[in-house]
Amino acid sequence: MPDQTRITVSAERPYDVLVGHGLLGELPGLLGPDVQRVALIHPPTLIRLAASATQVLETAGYEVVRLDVPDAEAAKTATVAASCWSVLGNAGFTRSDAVVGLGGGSTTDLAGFVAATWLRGVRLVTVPTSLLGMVDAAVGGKTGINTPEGKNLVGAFYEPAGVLCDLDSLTTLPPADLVGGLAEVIKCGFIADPAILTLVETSPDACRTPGSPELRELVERSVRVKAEVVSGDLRESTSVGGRVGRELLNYGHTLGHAVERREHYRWRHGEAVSVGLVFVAELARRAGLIDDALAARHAAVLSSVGLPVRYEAGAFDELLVTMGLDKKTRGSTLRFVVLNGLASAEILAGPSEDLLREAYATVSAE
Ligand SMILES: NC(=O)c1ccc[n+]([C@@H]2O[C@H](COP(=O)([O-])OP(=O)(O)OC[C@H]3O[C@@H](n4cnc5c(N)ncnc54)[C@H](O)[C@@H]3O)[C@@H](O)[C@H]2O)c1
Ligand SMILES: O=C(O)C(=O)C[C@@H](O)[C@H](O)[C@H](O)COP(=O)(O)O
Ligand SMILES: [Zn+2]
Repeated sequence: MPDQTRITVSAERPYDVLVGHGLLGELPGLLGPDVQRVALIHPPTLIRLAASATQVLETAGYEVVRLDVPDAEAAKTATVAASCWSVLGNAGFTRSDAVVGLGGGSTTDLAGFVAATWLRGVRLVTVPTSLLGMVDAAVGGKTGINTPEGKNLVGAFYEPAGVLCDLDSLTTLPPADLVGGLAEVIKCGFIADPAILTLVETSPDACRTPGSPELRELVERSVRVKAEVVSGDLRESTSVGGRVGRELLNYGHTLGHAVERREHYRWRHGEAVSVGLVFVAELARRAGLIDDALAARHAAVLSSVGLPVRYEAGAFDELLVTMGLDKKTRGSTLRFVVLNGLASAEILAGPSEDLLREAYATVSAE
């Protein structure tokens, strides 16, 4: 029996997230017996892991069609999605077939979107291989691609049938990508589980070490945060019973996504989110919602693991325009998820441009 923790997400259809070591053999169990063929979508960097997954699936009796898609953010385009649809069409994929997305968050976002749209929805299992994929992207049913106008502007809420987080795959992940994933982990610490922050603050090196018990604990805690939030609000309502619902998980992303787009996705998602977290903490401090210490804790913990906390001084006007297309925006009103205390959030709607500029000045570097 492999060493695994099972975390259940109970949104529209309950499914399990398995976290542990040596889990690839669990993939057929997540796909289930009714599936006949599997489209295995993966990036070129993971050819060997994809070959192992293919072997596991073929041994279990599935026919496997492999789709090697462009790496990283280059996978999240309408052109790549259309090329996947074309492969599925030519192979005659029906509703008894399934999609497996194996890779980082970019790959699982694309694979999820392909699964959600092919025949209006076929079974999907995600196998995240990056830290960010495990703690965030592959869990919770947000799927999508980018358009030239912005990040994740086309997509669907579409839940996987299961998620397989094999921590062994993190041993080949480039260290900078592991650090990028820590931005979403630290986000979970600020919005819901401060024990995450304490763990990172006391053991920053162990938290960056694949195979360490500390990293496993961070993965499990973050998946629990995500599972709890999406179970209460899969489709991201504006508020749930007067409280912030799924939008909570967008903490730091309003500016973060704008930075990513401005950098043409050469910055990692987690790096851009890191700057976005420091910015929005400063916004909350200036709005009188959090104290100096909580705001300063953001930059301190993020920079302690090597994440960026500053961005270009002259970029504000361009970033402000891009933030207008953020999914939390309503009409011309920008809306930010802000803390009003540790692990307690609210929405700050329509802050003045002056306030935004002042907060940006704190995170900007010449
Ligand atoms: N759907 C969601 O809820 C959600 C949540 C957070 C982020 N995201 C999205 O996820 C994406 C970022 O994900 P990411 O940080 O995983 O980036 P990524 O998918 O671009 O992967 C980063 C790099 O790591 C490589 N890689 C991944 N796993 C590897 C492994 N085990 N060994 C060697 N190389 C490996 C990839 O090939 C890529 O080059 C962004 O597009 C972001 O918008 C989505
Ligand atoms: O799951 C969510 O909800 C999130 O907001 C998680 C984010 O970390 C993630 O980057 C998500 O893809 C952002 O979604 P978007 O709706 O702002 O595109
Ligand atoms: Zn994110």
